[in-house]
Amino acid sequence: MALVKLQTQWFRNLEPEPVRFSPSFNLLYGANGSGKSSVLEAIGYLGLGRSFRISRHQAVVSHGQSKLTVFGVLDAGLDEHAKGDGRIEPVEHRVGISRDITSKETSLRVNGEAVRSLSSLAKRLPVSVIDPGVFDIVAGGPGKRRQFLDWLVFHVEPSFSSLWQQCQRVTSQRNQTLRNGRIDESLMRVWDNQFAVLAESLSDTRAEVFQRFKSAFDEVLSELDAGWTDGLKLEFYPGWDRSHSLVEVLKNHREQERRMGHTLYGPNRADIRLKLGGRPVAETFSRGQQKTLVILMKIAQGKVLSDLGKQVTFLLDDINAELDVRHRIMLARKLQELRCQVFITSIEHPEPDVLWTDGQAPEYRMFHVEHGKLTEE
Ligand SMILES: Nc1ncnc2c1ncn2[C@@H]1O[C@H](COP(=O)(O)OP(=O)(O)OP(=O)(O)O)[C@@H](O)[C@H]1O
Repeated sequence: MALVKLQTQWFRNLEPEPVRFSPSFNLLYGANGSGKSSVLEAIGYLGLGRSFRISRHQAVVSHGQSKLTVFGVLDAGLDEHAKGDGRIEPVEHRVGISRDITSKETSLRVNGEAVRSLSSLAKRLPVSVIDPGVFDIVAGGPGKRRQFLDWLVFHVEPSFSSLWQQCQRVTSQRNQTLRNGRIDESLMRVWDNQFAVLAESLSDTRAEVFQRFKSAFDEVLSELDAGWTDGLKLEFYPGWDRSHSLVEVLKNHREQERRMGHTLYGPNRADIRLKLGGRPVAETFSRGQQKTLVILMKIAQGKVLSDLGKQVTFLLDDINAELDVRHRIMLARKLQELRCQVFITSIEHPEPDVLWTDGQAPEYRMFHVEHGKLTEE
């Protein structure tokens, strides 16, 4: 789906007037501190339930206020084609999120009705952020890559979130028992059996989606035809050696886990391993190559969802500093091909023709951002 209307209240410095966006490209420009990233952050808030810039909700609420609201209208657009069960979905969905920092309560609404689970909102607006921090997916620890994969798994299979939550709960109960030091072996076996059932199922789902992702990635890579990616290997590591049952692995490493005080094998240790000539790419690739690789991985995610008739909303925050013109053009074209919705921020007045030199410009809207207010040009 595409976000065609946004309205915020007490969200950083943003003005409360509603803004209408294009379901295709939206270019936002303005001086430092004008509010460009805050607009993207507000859109991200609807699709992720939190800020992609900071973990404290408090920082996002306008100074002196205690509650923020973000409201959006989503255009079902492409998603209509994905329906095969005869149900008629409304053409537009209205989604809203409010966060009260005093009571720490979050309320969510979809089409006028209160909903409890964030996934009801998130599944309608797959938001993918490309900002300077995104390169951690390659350079950072496995947690970042797990998050990257799980975002896709959730959008392919929304029921994944409940499986993931159950698995998290059992993992933290196991961790508590391990931290206690005195382990009751019979109790531990009960945890292990429960944990293994959830873990195997979760890993099967991840592995299946990873295969789709890998095919899409290989396709994107072959179109790019860049020598430096030759021999690049992406592998899914489920978190333990799956030629053995997880129960067996846990039993064999009981002493090690007891010493460390937490679960060392299972989906909580999963990773996407990125290697070239047997070495992690974070050790081999230049920063520019790592950035391009992450972008290609993000495009591949977009492709997997686009093949399922789901439209991704890409938030490209401040990427001019990160990518050269050639790569910016490549990215813009790919996103256009996939019919994604795109928001791009820049400090300078954008020159959209630079991105589409062959005259194949998509529909776009351009906004000037000043003191938290968006004015369409
Ligand atoms: N909680 C808040 N309440 C009110 N204003 C805030 C809050 N948090 C940040 N601001 C202000 O909001 C403005 C917008 O910040 P934002 O990061 O969106 O700007 P930007 O246009 O993306 O800037 P840059 O080009 O420097 O990245 C800044 O002036 C900032 O000081």
